[in-house]
Amino acid sequence: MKPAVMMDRHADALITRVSLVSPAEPMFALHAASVHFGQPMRAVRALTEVTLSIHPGERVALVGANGCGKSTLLRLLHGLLAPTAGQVRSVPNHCQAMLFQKPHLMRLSVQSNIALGLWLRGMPWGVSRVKALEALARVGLSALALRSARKLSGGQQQRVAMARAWALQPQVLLLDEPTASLDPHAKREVEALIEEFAQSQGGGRGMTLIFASHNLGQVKRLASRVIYLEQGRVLADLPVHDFFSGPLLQQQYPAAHLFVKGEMV
Ligand SMILES: Nc1ncnc2c1ncn2[C@@H]1O[C@H](COP(=O)(O)OP(=O)(O)OP(=O)(O)O)[C@@H](O)[C@H]1O
Repeated sequence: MKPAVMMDRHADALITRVSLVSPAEPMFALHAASVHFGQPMRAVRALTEVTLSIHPGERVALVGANGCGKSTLLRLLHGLLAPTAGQVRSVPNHCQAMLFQKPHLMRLSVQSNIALGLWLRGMPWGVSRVKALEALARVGLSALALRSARKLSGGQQQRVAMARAWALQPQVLLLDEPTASLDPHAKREVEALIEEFAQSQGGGRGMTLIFASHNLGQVKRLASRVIYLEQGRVLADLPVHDFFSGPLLQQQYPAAHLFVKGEMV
């Protein structure tokens, strides 16, 4: 069987293939990229003139208050949105997967949900189902392979979504608040999987991980770099250690410092 249609734009393991540039280039390079929604006169400015580069193997956390543009930036990086102005470039021949806060699973078995992502890329159905089982074993859900995916708990569904991404072996994993709706136990399980995933993929350099989170503990645990957004603009872009160094942030990035203080309360 060959895929007749491309995967839904909002599926959580959509792959984006991108055009060739030099391998020495950053994984992503944004230059004055803006995203505005709606009519020009009354547009919502979700992102305004964002310029940044993300290199292979980096683990980037996007933080900021509700509505500051984190999801929009992730969707822009994943190719789900085009910039209204400016440029977004990305590396050659890599594949990437995105996970959302609420996984988009089909009314199919767990195994078929994972196999579908592979089949849509052209893998024969029988092979896709075998690969799906391997991916399920990686996330410790082999026993649930034949269960209906939509009937699983939130934490289990997120692990299925992780397995679906895992099966694709992406070099870039984008996550939009992947543990936001989970209880502490499920949160820890999914975080551990993200960590394992990040270390095991990416051809020895580790995976490029880009995630939005309101959980600063999680940011400390998973990120190497933190990008702080406010009203669609990048106001701080620092190594994780510097971001959580109180005096430095307070002196040089007062807005980010106030945000961190507020979140820590
Ligand atoms: N499809 C859309 N149409 C119109 N406005 C949108 C759309 N998507 C996002 N926005 C607006 O763009 C701004 C940024 O939204 P975005 O979802 O990127 O923020 P966020 O930082 O991810 O928020 P949260 O932390 O609540 O998830 C918000 O004002 C939002 O209302």
